[in-house]
Amino acid sequence: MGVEAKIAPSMLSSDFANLASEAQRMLDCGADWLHMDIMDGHFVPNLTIGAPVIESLRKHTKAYLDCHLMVTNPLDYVEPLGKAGASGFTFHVEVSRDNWGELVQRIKSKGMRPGVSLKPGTPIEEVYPLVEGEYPVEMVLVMTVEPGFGGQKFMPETMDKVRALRKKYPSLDIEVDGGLGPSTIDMAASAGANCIVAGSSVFGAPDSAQVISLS
Ligand SMILES: O=C(CO)[C@H](O)[C@H](O)COP(=O)(O)O
Repeated sequence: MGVEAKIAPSMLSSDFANLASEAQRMLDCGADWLHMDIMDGHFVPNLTIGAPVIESLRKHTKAYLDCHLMVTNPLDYVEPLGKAGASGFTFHVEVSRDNWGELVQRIKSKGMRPGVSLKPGTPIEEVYPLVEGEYPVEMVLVMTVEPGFGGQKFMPETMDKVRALRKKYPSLDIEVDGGLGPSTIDMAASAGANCIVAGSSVFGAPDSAQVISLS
């Protein structure tokens, strides 16, 4: 791979009953960040974790907790997640078209790093104002599967968005999420992604460290 990328194992694929030890195992294997999928059962048809779990995990690790908010009302999560010790707060552009300025300001005021994500069907142009605005996001998360579940097939057509973003913003953090593993990480990195989320390919591998070392 050309550029050195960060790897963030998606804890959605971990054994939630042993979250702290699973997180430590990933860090021991070389993970840079821990990716935390927060789903509300409304924006996506799945329900996962919220601020109480982030707070519990924070007691066990100093790692960067990269929170991806697949929720309809991200504003409601800013204060609780800030208190819980989240590091990154990435919301979806599809539910924040009218209030992203306020959202970004509040995320930053709680000491978190703002990011915006978009679904495979959302045009990339929708995030440009958030990268260039008065209160810019610091990362764009390009979903490479439909959000909601781990273990889906990578959608190569989403790479056009990564390429367009990288061309327009040479120093922006661009994260990709969904179906990333040994056969797709290179494609995403060559397109310009520098933060790779990988769930099932890392947790399902006999040697997680080997998959993590690919990024
Ligand atoms: O955001 C997600 C689902 O909405 C997950 O982070 C993502 O799908 C990772 O899982 P996998 O690598 O198994 O595809």
